[in-house]
Amino acid sequence: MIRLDAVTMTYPAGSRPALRDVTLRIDAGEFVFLVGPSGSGKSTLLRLLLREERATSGLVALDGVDLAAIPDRRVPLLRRTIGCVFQDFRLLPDRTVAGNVAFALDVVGRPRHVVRTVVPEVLGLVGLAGKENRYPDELSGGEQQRVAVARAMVGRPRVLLADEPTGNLDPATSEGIMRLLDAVNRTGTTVVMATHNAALVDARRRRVVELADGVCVRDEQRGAYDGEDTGEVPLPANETAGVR
Ligand SMILES: Nc1ncnc2c1ncn2[C@@H]1O[C@H](COP(=O)(O)OP(=O)(O)OP(=O)(O)O)[C@@H](O)[C@H]1O
Repeated sequence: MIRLDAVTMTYPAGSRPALRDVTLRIDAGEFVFLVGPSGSGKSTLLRLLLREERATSGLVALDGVDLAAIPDRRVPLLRRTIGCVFQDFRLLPDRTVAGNVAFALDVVGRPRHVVRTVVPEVLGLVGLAGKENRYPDELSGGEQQRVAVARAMVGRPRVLLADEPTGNLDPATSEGIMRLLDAVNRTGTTVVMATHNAALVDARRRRVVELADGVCVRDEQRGAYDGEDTGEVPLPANETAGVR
């Protein structure tokens, strides 16, 4: 479903590639954690899948479609098939909770009566029943992220991309958001989630893809945030230099 073949991506202003020779396959229905230090290329990889950027070389394909070959005018159509959740929520401040979720259906032309039925259903699923008429600034961060997840899932996308969705949330709230993403995945949606949250990754033991300096350095089924636990006591950083 998601395919990257020898993908290198250098930003026009960048001196070094943000991604280097990354090859990756993600099947329909998988849940993949994307980990790696700040600046390792996680957001860049997600931006390529949204066609916010194009690869400098290599192939990025979604459902067999080469994203570089999609004309600009068709990119909005592509994005409607992908749900997105970001660290900073990105809700429309002048629309209510229900209005934010309905917007995602309006833009794909779903009929009014469908919107009226589906929006309350989805808000119930994410635990926001009764808060339909609040505005984003009348909600906690966790609630705002629930709205963002509701908006991302309401169109039943085949793929959901989440870029550090728990970055601004406390541990308990993060776990709640994570459970929602698990539930979305159980309905068959492929989920790719970039995260620095080791606790969430370690509690799940799902597929983990690790980037370092733009290179894919680990792709592990049932992985942990920090890679294989060898049981060894780590050496001080200067003594491990070069070992990896
Ligand atoms: N618009 C841009 N122009 C130039 N360089 C960029 C741009 N966006 C990102 N980069 C660079 O590309 C590299 C990868 O950045 P990216 O945002 O993909 O990393 P990341 O792993 O998502 O980091 P974080 O965990 O901090 O979000 C970094 O070196 C960054 O400085």
